[in-house]
Amino acid sequence: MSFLVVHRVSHTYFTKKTAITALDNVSFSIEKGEFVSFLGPSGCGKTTLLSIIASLIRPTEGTVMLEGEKIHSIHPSVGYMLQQDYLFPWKTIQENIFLGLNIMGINTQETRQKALDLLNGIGLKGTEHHYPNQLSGGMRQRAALVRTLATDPKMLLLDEPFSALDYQTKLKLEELVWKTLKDYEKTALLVTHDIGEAIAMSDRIFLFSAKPGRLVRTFLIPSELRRLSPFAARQHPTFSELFQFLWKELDSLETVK
Ligand SMILES: Nc1ncnc2c1ncn2[C@@H]1O[C@H](COP(=O)(O)OP(=O)(O)OP(=O)(O)O)[C@@H](O)[C@H]1O
Repeated sequence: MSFLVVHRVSHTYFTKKTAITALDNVSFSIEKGEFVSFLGPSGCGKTTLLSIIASLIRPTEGTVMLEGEKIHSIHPSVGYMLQQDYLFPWKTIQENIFLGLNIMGINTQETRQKALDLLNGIGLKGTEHHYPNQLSGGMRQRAALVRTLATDPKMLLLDEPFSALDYQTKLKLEELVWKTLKDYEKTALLVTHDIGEAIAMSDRIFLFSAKPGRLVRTFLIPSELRRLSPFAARQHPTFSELFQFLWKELDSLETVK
């Protein structure tokens, strides 16, 4: 049994004037512990798909199954991390990361300590009583990661979490997130526009076409890259070969009308 199964999912947004088919008959399955990236032209439905998996929106057609059970509503096993950190500015970092524990009713001495250990492990020791505006963008995204992991979700949905960061911070954070997710054996789905990021972080890459959004191809990253951390993977000769290949694939999808 696969960890996540997306079966014949289609989604149409109905507005007053028109209907937009964001996703058309998308099916795939993902195994526990896999890291999968969604790549595709703008508007191909990547965020819509992530929102459906997170149960933030209900698909027009199709089903999503997590560990063999149909998902109907927001699931405690699913954590979401976005481009913006959405930390509450009036709460300290510690209060922000304990928030999810309160909401889920699991705010115990043990879960609080685990969250603080995670905060220390991710290089934010000493920031517990700071407010978000006292931290850099990269530090705030790390705090957002800790807040997401604090409730111990089995799967993380990452919607362009590094895209607002400067290049160096982005590379460092890719490394940190990848290592943290591997250490904690989390399954992850990443939406990104960055081909290099997808190759460096993923086990598989799903390529989507736009208008309507369809899953057109899936790529298994060669094992010699999968074994390496994102930074090391970027130095490997296979990385640039794969980059060029995916660049052409993506370009052909963007130019097809
Ligand atoms: N709330 C909405 N109402 C109407 N149309 C929407 C809504 N949200 C998304 N869409 C449309 O659905 C399609 C898919 O959007 P979505 O944001 O999922 O794509 P995406 O691949 O994540 O885009 P990007 O890469 O630009 O972030 C687009 O044509 C978009 O305009």
